[in-house]
Amino acid sequence: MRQPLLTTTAAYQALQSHAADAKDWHLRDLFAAEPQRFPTLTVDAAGLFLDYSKNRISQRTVELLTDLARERGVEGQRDAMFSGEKINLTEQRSVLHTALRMPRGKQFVVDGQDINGDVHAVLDRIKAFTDRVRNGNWLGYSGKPITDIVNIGIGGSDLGPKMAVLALRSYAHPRLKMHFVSNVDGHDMDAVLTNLNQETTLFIVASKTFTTAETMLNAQTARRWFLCEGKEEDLARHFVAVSTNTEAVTKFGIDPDNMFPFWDWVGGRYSVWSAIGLSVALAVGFGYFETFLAGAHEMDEHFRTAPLEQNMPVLLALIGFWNREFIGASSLSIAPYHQDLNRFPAYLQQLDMESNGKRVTKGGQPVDTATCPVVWGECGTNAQHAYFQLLHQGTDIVPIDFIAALLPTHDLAGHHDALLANCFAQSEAFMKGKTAEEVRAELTAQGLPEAKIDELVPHRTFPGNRPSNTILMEHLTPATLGALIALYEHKTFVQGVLWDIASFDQWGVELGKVLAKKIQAELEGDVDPAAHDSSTNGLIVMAKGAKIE
Ligand SMILES: O=P(O)(O)OC[C@H]1O[C@](O)(CO)[C@@H](O)[C@@H]1O
Repeated sequence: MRQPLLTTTAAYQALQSHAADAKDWHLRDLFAAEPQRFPTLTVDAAGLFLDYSKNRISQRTVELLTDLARERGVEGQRDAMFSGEKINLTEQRSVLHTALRMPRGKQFVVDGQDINGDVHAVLDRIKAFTDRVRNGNWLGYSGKPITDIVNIGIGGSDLGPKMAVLALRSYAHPRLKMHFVSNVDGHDMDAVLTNLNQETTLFIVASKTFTTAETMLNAQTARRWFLCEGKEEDLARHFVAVSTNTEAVTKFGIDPDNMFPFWDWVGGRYSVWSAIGLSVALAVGFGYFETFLAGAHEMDEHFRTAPLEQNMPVLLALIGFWNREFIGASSLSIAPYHQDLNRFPAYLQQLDMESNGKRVTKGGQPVDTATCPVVWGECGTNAQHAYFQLLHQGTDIVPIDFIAALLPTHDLAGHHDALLANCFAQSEAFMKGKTAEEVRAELTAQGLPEAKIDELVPHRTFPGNRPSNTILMEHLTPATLGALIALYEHKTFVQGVLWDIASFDQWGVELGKVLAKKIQAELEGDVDPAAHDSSTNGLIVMAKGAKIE
């Protein structure tokens, strides 16, 4: 159904006039006036806890935002996604990453195909294969067990598995070292291959399409490197593939028996739950991989059934929408206070920005409001010593998602309280700030002369009133990681519905790919390029010149 432009809807207009009233609110005052703000503006689901009280909102704001969600049809579109309707309109595909984490035996037929059966048949193959590699029964060509696994993939075929393997580091197999090569830059492959031995290395070539230029080049390089020691007939023990494209995998020389399939109804950035997660299952074992899927499924069930007002992904989406539309925040910073979630901000960049970085509606009209903010971030406390200065005192409002585990997975004394203290202190500081009066009183107590105090006060004042969410879990486990990823997947989905944009395609990455092919031919050939603009021509000439010198 064609949606009206956002600003023309009654719910958006109600939010606009509410936002005008809310313009001068300060979080400090909201907290002072509402002692019950924390219990009111928090929610639990699937082992996660979300505190969204440190946003410039009232309960009325939440009501108006949920009105908008209803008016935009979030519930109907959510149900359409779960039931396998072809909601990816520009590619005429279903969007069924949620089916990848459905328990066995939940009959689910789409277009006459038993999807649950297909998913679990591949999971069974993943179990058999990962058990063999982990037990040391899958041997390399010289009879030694595998020690190193290299996942070759990019975008969704890299970011999810790499992030999850790092996040679940404390569950990892002691013999297996995991490596990830994604970049077409040979330095990436070079850095990994330098320390590896052909006899004990297993490559996973992970690509939904099996046509992605970077992955194909890296896979060819890995194959050449392998054949420096191994023989053609040994390739099957050292190369497996994950793809939807059997024909291209076979053409590459990988035995279809060593291919783990998935389906076109799984978007690349939503594919860590599919066989693309093979490296995760190898690292942590199939049992924990299943728990990872179960954690995500628990979040799916919550998202599918909880009323919008108590629905964690919906609330996270609505708060983000409010900050983007009415607080004017053009970026969102992700701050995991957990070193093992180091790659989570990079993972979310693709999830959110490749999904919702769009400027036309599903019907093809230009949108009439801002859409996806720029997503970026870094682990706390490192981020505090790098760019938090700007977040506290800069001219832009940058909302922050703090993510932390209440308990660590290490037993090093003294660290975890220090970590959590910093996490909570930062969200408090962003919320409260420090007034000129407070700064003046502090400096006066230090006995500074009046003139010095006047000079320092503006520099040492913090405006505060900077919004943040805090997401907590007890431990970072396969289940809570699964739930956390699913939380952000559904948040992204809901925001796409609010903006009425096509969240499941990514046409914006195509133009650069086409131009790169052309320029690569020019760099490799001996024709001087003249067909580009003067800058691009000049850069190509410089690169060719450097090769000759
Ligand atoms: O898995 P593939 O087909 O190699 O694609 C890798 C990535 O490339 C993209 O298509 C973008 O170019 C992503 O959406 C995808 O995750």
